[in-house]
Parts: sequence; structure tokens; C-alpha cells
Amino acid sequence: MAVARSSHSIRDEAQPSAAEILAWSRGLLDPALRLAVDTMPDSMRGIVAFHFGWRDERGRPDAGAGGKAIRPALTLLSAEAAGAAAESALPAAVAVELAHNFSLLHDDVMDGDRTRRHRPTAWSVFGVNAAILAGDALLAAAFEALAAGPAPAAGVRVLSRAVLDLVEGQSADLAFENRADVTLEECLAMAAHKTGALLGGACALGAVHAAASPAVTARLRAFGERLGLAFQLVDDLLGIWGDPAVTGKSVHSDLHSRKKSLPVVAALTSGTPAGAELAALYLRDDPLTDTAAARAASLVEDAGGRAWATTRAGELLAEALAELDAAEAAPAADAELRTLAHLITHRDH
Ligand SMILES: CC(C)=CCC/C(C)=C/CC/C(C)=C/COP(=O)(O)OP(=O)(O)O
Repeated sequence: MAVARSSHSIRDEAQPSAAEILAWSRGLLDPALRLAVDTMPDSMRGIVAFHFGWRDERGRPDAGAGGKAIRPALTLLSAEAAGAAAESALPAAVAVELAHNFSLLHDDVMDGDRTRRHRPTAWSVFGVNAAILAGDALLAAAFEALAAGPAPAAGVRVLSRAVLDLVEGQSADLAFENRADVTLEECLAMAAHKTGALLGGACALGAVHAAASPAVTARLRAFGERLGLAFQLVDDLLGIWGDPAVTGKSVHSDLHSRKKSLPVVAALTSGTPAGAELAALYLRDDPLTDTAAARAASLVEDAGGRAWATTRAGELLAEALAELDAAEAAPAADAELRTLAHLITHRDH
């Protein structure tokens, strides 16, 4: 069922599924995203179109998976939750997706990852310098999109704070690579910055575009932040136990690079024999072989890292939904935000 809808129209009787909500959001987002990319310099458009899956490496039309576009859906629905037409927040939704993709392009360079969304990463095709510049162009385009929207000053404040938090989180993540004593508290703070801030910012942007009160904006931001932390926990779980054919990432990529992801740090700090064995295997500098990465995955599980991360993601979902309750959102958007929240914590890619 295509969810033919606009804000304030009567929707289909049945509650739309997460896939239908994302398809509706994509329908609004994609044309505006393409327009934003069209305004970029010629030298950037090819690599950005490749990254979004619109073009192949030789510039021919392609239909690659451009990402789930969860953040812009949160922005559109948050605007609606706060009483505005979802479409009024489209410039903010575009800005959020552009900023998210800036972070992915740079993250892939920093991590040396070769696969994203079932395709080679942009840097591995076009080179590191081109990928860094394309990320820079996406970030500039994000602020340009906000400047064209109905709440430029407030929007810029929200997005710039989220991006600064993102940078802080990424910086901590990279610093953890050279530390053997990362605590779970530090790792949770890193993930709150790296991922929670942009999901929180996505919701807050929708709220400010709806001219919501500071109290409602704060509730919607807190909803997104809790959800973002749950999102990162699930991402870390998928990075170890996800099916590469579904996630579009290479198998055990986080373990090969000895990332201090949340389940790993939970295991390393568990005080269990499996945690101690994991420390001996993991806290070194040489590359982890396939066999060692598989062993590390089972040690993380034996030490309770998988169970802890799964439980914590469930708790964060409940905390997020409590914030949404307190936001007293418009009913249809409230229901759809709940559906998306469940998708985020129960996804397989
Ligand atoms: C400054 C800097 C380089 C920061 C890096 C921050 C960073 C990459 C954090 C990871 C966030 C994350 C889980 C992304 C995947 O999102 P997704 O699964 O929604 O991706 P999709 O768009 O492919 O669906």
C-alpha cells in the first residue's frame, strides 16, 4: 500500500508499517535531495551521486541502496508531531540527510572501510581526497538547505550543535583505538555524541520548524537522543552478528579493526574469564585474522556483551517512548514515530 498522504489529511485506516513510513518520507525527500546535490560543484556531483547510489562509478544511472533515510523521516514526523505540516520541515530533513552522509563519507575514510550499502565506499573508488571534499561539500550543502528553510537561525543552531557533538564522538571513538582501559561509561558517552546527537538533532529540527515550545522541542530531542543511542547499540550488534548480505558491510569489520564498540567494551569490562581472554586477543596492534575475529565474536557473547547491548537497547527504546509520551505529540505522527522507534531497535541492517 502506498501511503498517499499529506499532513492533516485523513490517512489510510490501517496504521502504516515502518517500510511505508520510510517510503513516504523518501518520496518527499529524494527530489529535494537531488536538487541540493545539483547545486554542488561539477567535480563533486559524480562522487556524491555514487555515494547516494544514483550513479555508478562511471557516471551511469544506477539504483543502489542510498541508505535507510531514518533521520529525515524523524525530522518530518517531529514537525508533524509538534503541530505543523510535515512538508514544512523538508529543508531541515534534507539538511539532516546531507549532514549524515557527510559523516559517513569521512567515517569510511577514517576507518578504511571498503564496503557500505552493498557497494564500494566512495574513497575506495574515487580516492581519499575526493571523498573528504565530497563530505565537506555535503556539510556545506546541509547548512545551505537550512538557510533556505523557514527557521534558518534556529535550524542552524540545532544542526551545528549536533555536528559538533558528532565530531566529539568520532574523536573519542578514534582515541579509544589506542587505549586499553576504555570504560563502558566513556563508550556510552562516545556513542551518545557520535549517533545520539544527530538523531536528537533530527527530531529537534522538526520541532523548531513547527515553532514548537522549548519544552516540546526538548522532549522530542530527548526522544531522538535515546533512540540514537539504541540505534548505535543495534549498529554495533549488527557489526558483529549481522548478516553481511543484509547489512551491506563486510563480515566482522569492526572486530578486524579492533573497534571498542559497546558490546566489546561491555565484554572487556565484564570481569569474566571470557572477557579476560578477549582482552588478551583484542588489545594488541597487529591486524586480527578472520579466525581471531570469529573467536573474538564468541568471546564477546560468552562475556555477556551481546546480552548487555540487547537489553540496554530495549531499555533505551522504553526511555525514548516515555519522552514521546511527555511530548504530547499529534496522534498520527506519534503513532508513526513509535513505529519508526521499533524499527530502529529491531532492524537487521
Ligand atoms: C565527524 C564524523 C566523521 C562522524 C562519524 C559519525 C558516524 C559515522 C557515526 C555512526 C552513525 C551510524 C550508526 C551510521 C549509520 O547510519 P544508518 O544505518 O542510518 O546509515 P544509512 O544512511 O546507510 O541507512
